[in-house]
Amino acid sequence: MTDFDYALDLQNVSFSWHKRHAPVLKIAEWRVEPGRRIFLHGASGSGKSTLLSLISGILVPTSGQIKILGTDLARIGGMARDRFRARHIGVIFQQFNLLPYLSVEANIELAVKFGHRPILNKDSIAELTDRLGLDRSILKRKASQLSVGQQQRVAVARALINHPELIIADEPTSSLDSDTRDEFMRVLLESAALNRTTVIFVSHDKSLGHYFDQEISLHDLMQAGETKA
Ligand SMILES: Nc1ncnc2c1ncn2[C@@H]1O[C@H](COP(=O)(O)OP(=O)(O)OP(=O)(O)O)[C@@H](O)[C@H]1O
Repeated sequence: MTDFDYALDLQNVSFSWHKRHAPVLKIAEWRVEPGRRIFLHGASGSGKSTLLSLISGILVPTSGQIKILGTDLARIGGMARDRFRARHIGVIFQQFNLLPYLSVEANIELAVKFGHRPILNKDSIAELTDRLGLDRSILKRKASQLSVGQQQRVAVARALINHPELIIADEPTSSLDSDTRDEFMRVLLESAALNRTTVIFVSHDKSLGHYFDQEISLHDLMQAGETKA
């Protein structure tokens, strides 16, 4: 990976779902320094998930440039983008997306396998789950047998196991009550801080904003874009 000053660097980005439709996203410039923790909020349908898909290279912009950790994801092929995501980006979704029929350990090992970081072994999985407050006996249980609170910790473990430089979280707290939600935020952000991981966290719940270095609405991000463009 090349050296980079910004974990995220978006320049003149626009994205439309269909060629003849108006863009759902237009951002003239958005730069995020490594290690920053950003809280992004916005109305339903405003394009937050679309933006996260662009940042993680699941989508590529219709025009403009997105550099993630110094790499322009549109310039590398689809398979290379998948590899890049597995190695450098930890993704946590609302539903946690664990494979229900696999054990907790196998769910995490899958992320290790796709990340191609052979230095990691079962000890590092156990150490990480310890740190996240999960009993080691849970590693052998099927993901489908876990409580929601346990699933969220496993999802954090899976996102962190490859020591990603960037974490992207899309409404990960929406199914949690307020106690487990605060615990989730603590576990996620403390673990991210250990590796100076950049965090981009999307939620409707503005009360979470105080956990972050910066709060920004997608609307403001796009307005700033308009005045700069
Ligand atoms: N696969 C798709 N094909 C076409 N249009 C889509 C697709 N996915 C999303 N959209 C549209 O793009 C716009 C932005 O959707 P997106 O899911 O990014 O919003 P959001 O801010 O994440 O919403 P929410 O907070 O409700 O999850 C919406 O108008 C949506 O209908």
